[in-house]
Amino acid sequence: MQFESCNNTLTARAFAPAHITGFFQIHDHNEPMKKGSTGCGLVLDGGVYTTVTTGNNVEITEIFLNGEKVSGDTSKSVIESMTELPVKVESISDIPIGSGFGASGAGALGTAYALNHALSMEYTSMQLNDIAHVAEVKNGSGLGDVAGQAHGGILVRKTPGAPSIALTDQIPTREREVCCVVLGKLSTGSVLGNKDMVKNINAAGKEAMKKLLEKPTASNFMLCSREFTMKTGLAGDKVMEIIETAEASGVIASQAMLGNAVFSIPSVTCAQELVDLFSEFGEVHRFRIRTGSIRIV
Ligand SMILES: Nc1ncnc2c1ncn2[C@@H]1O[C@H](COP(=O)(O)OP(=O)(O)OP(=O)(O)O)[C@@H](O)[C@H]1O
Ligand SMILES: CC(C)(CO)[C@@H](O)C(=O)[O-]
Repeated sequence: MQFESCNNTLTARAFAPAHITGFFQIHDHNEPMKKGSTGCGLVLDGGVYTTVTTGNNVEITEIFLNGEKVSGDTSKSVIESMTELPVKVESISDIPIGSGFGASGAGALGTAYALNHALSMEYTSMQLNDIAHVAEVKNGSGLGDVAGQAHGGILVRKTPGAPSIALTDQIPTREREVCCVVLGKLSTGSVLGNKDMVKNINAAGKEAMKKLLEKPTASNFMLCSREFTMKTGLAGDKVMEIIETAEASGVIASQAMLGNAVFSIPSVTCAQELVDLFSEFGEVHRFRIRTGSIRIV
């Protein structure tokens, strides 16, 4: 834990994990607390470290991601809902950005938890999770990532909305390895704004959830996710090629929603083979499933 107060400077740091959605269904609502997605995803041990600083030396709110200034609208919304003070946010990510790993949700959660700590604001974890969810939904940067990230593990989101409202469950799991190959970015906003896409997503997401709940295991999660990927047509040719190449080697892989990336949960014996296979297509990232939640660091 790190907490400093000197020269009127208040600072704190928090870690929030990545979340890969395997399949989902969109539930629109006028109230951001009730808007969200249902579906299932994996929480990873990689994520975003966020430091917030406020005090006399901080005159305007600014967001830095991996050292570069970004517009950071989702993190700004978090700050505006918690304080009128200007805040400097510095997020360092060990996960890809804009590629289906829920970086915006992780940044929002980290900002909320760190600010609460720095300013001794006395929010509960659930209240902070809800603040992050509302910021995500208002900015169109995510729907269900925060609910997943707040809980950890292989998280099933059975009803939509902010973490205090959404009904969730978990598929019990070891901290298994998750291998990912990242091809590039896919804008969450552009997909969620396409009505035909939304129709396909919702039909395939409903079907996937039904099948998962009939057999709630990690391998069935991968099968349901892959079927969702096929049915929605969200994957580009390269993503499809990777999924098919993995299948030819007996491994189930699927698209990280919503990103231009592929993930798989290999068995111990085939992990290296999968990494070699993925490496032919792009940068490979290796994580483990993380069963804990947000922490001040
Ligand atoms: N504190 C922050 N940390 C990380 N990213 C942030 C932060 N604040 C804002 N962002 C922005 O969030 C955007 C990434 O969010 P986006 O929804 O596009 O993808 P993602 O969250 O990485 O993946 P997905 O939502 O598809 O799972 C980037 O433009 C990044 O600048
Ligand atoms: C919409 C989404 C796939 C974007 O990452 C995610 O937030 C989710 O599962 O709701």
